[in-house]
Amino acid sequence: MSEQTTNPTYVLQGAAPLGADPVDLVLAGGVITEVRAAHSPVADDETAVDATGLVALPGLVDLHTHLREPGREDAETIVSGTRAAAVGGFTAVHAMANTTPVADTAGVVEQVWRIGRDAGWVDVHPVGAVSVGLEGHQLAEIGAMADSAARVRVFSDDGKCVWDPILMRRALEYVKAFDGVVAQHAQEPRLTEGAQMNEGVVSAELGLAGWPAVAEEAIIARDVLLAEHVGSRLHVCHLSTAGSVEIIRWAKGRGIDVTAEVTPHHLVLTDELARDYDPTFKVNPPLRTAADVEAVRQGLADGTIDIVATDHAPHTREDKDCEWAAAAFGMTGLETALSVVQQTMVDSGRMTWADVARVLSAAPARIGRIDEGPTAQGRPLEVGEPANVVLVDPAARRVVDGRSQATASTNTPFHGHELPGRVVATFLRGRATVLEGAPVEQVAGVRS
Ligand SMILES: NC(=O)N[C@@H](CC(=O)O)C(=O)O
Ligand SMILES: [Zn+2]
Ligand SMILES: [Zn+2]
Repeated sequence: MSEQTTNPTYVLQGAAPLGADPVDLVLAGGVITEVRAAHSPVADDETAVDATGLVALPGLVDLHTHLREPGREDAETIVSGTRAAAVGGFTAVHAMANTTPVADTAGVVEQVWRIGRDAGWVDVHPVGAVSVGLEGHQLAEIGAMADSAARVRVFSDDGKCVWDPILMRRALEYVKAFDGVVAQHAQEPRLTEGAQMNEGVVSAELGLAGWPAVAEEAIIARDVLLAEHVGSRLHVCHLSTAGSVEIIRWAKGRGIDVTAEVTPHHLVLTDELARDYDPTFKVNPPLRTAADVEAVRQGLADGTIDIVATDHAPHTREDKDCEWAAAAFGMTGLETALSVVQQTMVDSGRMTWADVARVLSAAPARIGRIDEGPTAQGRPLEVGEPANVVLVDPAARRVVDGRSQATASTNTPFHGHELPGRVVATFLRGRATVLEGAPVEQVAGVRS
């Protein structure tokens, strides 16, 4: 059954696109068909959704999600992770390659893509590994993944750094052929051996092995120069230090084709949180200092940092509820990302809702090259465009409860925090995946 015949025509009444004046947005046949004056009469065959006071944004796009399937379905599955994404306002995610087996072949990326499509919560775009098994020795079958049904355009060994400069150079050269991008997890391995948290005053006091900012910055500096030399496209994952922002600023000024992301947690949390030895706050790259937080906020506001990406990294209780040194790195983020961006960037007056649409939708879609064709994402909220829409209540406040989220894991760093904003509804090509803040359970196999 096609969506076009089963979906109601939705009229989002009184929605404020990007925070501008309210209108009625009409979604039919998978696209935005009409923009009417706010609170116009609704026809009998149309379904009204009261969007008074709500901001309408294009469906959010995450360039950096760990869905854990195949291999660690005890932490997350493609179904649970993509349901969590929809609840967070996303209509597309890029699924990182550090699964078991690693997504380093056409077979694995096609499997992930197909399961995501059949689940129907969001579009799943698999990221392909750069190297076989993420081992950093031999290039993975990049071309076959690009040519597969999954049409992979983003390649990353995330979780590990592509340390070997020759391998990095070859990967950058290879992806040029199809306008792909290499997304680097910038971490000099020798400088971070045994590291447990940010290297600084707090790590010295706690006696934990530190992770110096230079371990991130040295790789970013090398890679922007490599990208310049090769004339290829580089993306920097989860940038976290003031120095990294400076290097990206310099590289962009020089015309190097580099983009960068920051996570919600690096926009607000600091290494002071390590003092309680609660492994919820153990993450890669580590939480940094207040000065770094200020620098990444500034970098995001001035466009040096292109996007916010969640780095949603679910882990089982077994892997997190243990002593700090033994715990896994990573925190969840899909269901809190928009709220954290609202709190740190919008409510603080540094960004508008139009900026939010850019950093959480248009720019990540463009970097992933998913902004064109029948499943285009990150498009403007205009007539004729795919009806990927999220309705947000910016006036709502909620206390995050890590035990009652849609993700299968509980390692949110925001448990017990009061955050602004609430996702009220999400539409994927005109089909409601979330209504009244709750996921809309759907018939298996419904797809767009
Ligand atoms: N961010 C993390 O701390 N962990 C990620 C890997 C990664 O993003 O580097 C994971 O896969 O758990
Ligand atoms: Zn990483
Ligand atoms: Zn990651």
